Amino acid sequence: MPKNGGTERILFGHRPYWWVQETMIYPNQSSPCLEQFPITCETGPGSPSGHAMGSSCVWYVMVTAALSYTVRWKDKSAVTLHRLTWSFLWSMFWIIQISVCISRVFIATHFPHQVVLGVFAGILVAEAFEHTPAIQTASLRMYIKTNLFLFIFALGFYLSLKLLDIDLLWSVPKAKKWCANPDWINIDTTPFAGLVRNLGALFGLGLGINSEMFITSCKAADLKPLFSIIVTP
Ligand SMILES: O=P(O)(O)OC[C@H]1O[C@@H](O)[C@H](O)[C@@H](O)[C@@H]1O
Repeated sequence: MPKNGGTERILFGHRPYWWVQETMIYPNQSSPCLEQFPITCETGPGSPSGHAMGSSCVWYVMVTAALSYTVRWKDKSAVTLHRLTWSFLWSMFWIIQISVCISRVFIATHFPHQVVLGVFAGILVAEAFEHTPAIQTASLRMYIKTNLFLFIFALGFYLSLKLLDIDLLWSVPKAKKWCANPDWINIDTTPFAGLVRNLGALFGLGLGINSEMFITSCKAADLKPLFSIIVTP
């Protein structure tokens, strides 16, 4: 088994801009030339797309929450309005997702299946959040404990695999090797930077949910908690 054969399955997915340089499927160096852009050289694994996942997750929460608000309108004209709103919001949702997906594929940082997977993974995460009331009612202390657990688990997992000579950061050297311009390598895109940013977002959610401003705005407007977090300035 090649050295990275296992890790590519744990944190998996080649990105087109390096895959096309390394694959053996094109005979006699006839591999296509993929143009790179200043935002092409992401250093993490490609599957699923983080941008597609983040975008579909946030927009899914906003659209479903807005629709659950309009569904309370009872009279007949309101039903028509609700249908129009439904069509408009879901059309916007898919236009945004398709635009994100096409742009990620266009800049050669993703294969099509990776962005499609990202969109559906984002919707799944949003559904899981909406159907797990504990996420929306947990105390700040619980959020801090969860953050610590996730950080220690990720670090422990990384170090344990390192001892077994499996490198979870296998994608970083590939990005450095095949990026057309070293200035386009952004260290913020490494898996550990992403982990710290995501833990920061989770901590921010805990802070927000437990803030006085959130509690009063959520009650006053009778909004779904997650939607309220997004619209509260
Ligand atoms: O997988 P993509 O679409 O290239 O997105 C990668 C990005 O995904 C985000 O979720 C991470 O927070 C970033 O650190 C990372 O750069």
